Amino acid sequence: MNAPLSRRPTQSAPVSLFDHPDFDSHEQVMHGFDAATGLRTVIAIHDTRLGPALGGCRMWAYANDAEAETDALRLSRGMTYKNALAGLDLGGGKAVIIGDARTQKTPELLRAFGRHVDRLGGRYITAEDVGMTCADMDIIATQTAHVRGTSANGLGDPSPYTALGVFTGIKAALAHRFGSDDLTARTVCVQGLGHVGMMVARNLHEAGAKLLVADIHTPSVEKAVSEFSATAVAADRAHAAVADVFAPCALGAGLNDATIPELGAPIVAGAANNQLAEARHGTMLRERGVLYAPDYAINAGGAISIALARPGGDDSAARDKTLAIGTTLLDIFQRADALDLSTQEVADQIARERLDGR
Ligand SMILES: NC(=O)c1ccc[n+]([C@@H]2O[C@H](COP(=O)([O-])OP(=O)(O)OC[C@H]3O[C@@H](n4cnc5c(N)ncnc54)[C@H](O)[C@@H]3O)[C@@H](O)[C@H]2O)c1
Repeated sequence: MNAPLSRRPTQSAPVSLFDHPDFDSHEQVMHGFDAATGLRTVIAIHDTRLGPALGGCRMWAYANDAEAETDALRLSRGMTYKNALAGLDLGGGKAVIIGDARTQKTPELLRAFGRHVDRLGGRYITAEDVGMTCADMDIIATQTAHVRGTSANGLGDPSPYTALGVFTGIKAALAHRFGSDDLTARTVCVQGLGHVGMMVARNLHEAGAKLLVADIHTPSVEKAVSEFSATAVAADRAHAAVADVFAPCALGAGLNDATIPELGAPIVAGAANNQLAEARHGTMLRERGVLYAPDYAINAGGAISIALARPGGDDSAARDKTLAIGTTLLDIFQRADALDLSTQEVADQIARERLDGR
């Protein structure tokens, strides 16, 4: 038997679930434990009105149980909105496993997790997220049918679909702002050249855009400079680079009180999750005349590919739905102008309308 995961290192003051600041009428929150493997998991089902709750499982070395629960509550709610806005007949859920994926993930632990997922009877469907791989999904699939992204029924890495959605979203934003989605005379600053950002940069380069690129990982910058004739900019100043589009593809909370006044582009459209540090920053962007593509709208391609994967690798449904992100964004931009609301507020509104069956 493998060593159980360590007990929680710190104990924070207990907060009742229903009083938790991130509790948002979640339908069900399950805490799962397995004595043999030391598995500690929180599975949050936010909303199943549109269908079973699909959302990845994240394995992370949370400092304590409260941090894990907070993440599960927030991420599951985000999946409800992302799936609803993407037009998927799926609700929102998320699982977290407390532990270091590099040192504490074992097949026994994954099987124990799979049994917990199975006990939910299909109300929650799990998939890959941070700290998890396709091979892990295969192990979980030995215990439950309620898993996506396995090698038998998956399209592999979701990043190319996320990148395709972001590329499509950038073109929609250009069309709305400038009346043309032609990229040949446009400059895009891509911040973060990881799985998604590098592919977005490649797509943009192939469409004729001039690229500015930034990453804290120098070899990635060198690759983009050499392969896409990109110009490197300092990672901490990418938001201020003068361009037509700023595409954040690294970390969240990059749009905040400090960066928004310094933005060098009239459009922000990128893959990063949770780009707005706070909801009010959506309004701040609008007041400054910056067109913002809401993160969960533009980066839904990966979720779509997981949801619509077909045995045999047929990805036509996933590609079609990912390309529809452009139309969704144009609708958001137009409604935001008509109602004088932030694009984030409009995206939330459209998702809620679908959830409420309106
Ligand atoms: N992979 C997907 O399909 C997917 C789907 C939806 C959303 N997202 C979001 O998109 C973003 C990128 O995802 P990914 O899978 O490409 O991640 P990744 O870890 O492969 O890439 C992130 C890149 O950002 C760089 N980076 C980190 N901090 C930086 C900084 N301060 N300045 C500049 N660069 C920095 C890293 O060096 C890395 O190259 C994340 O926010 C992720 O949550 C990804």
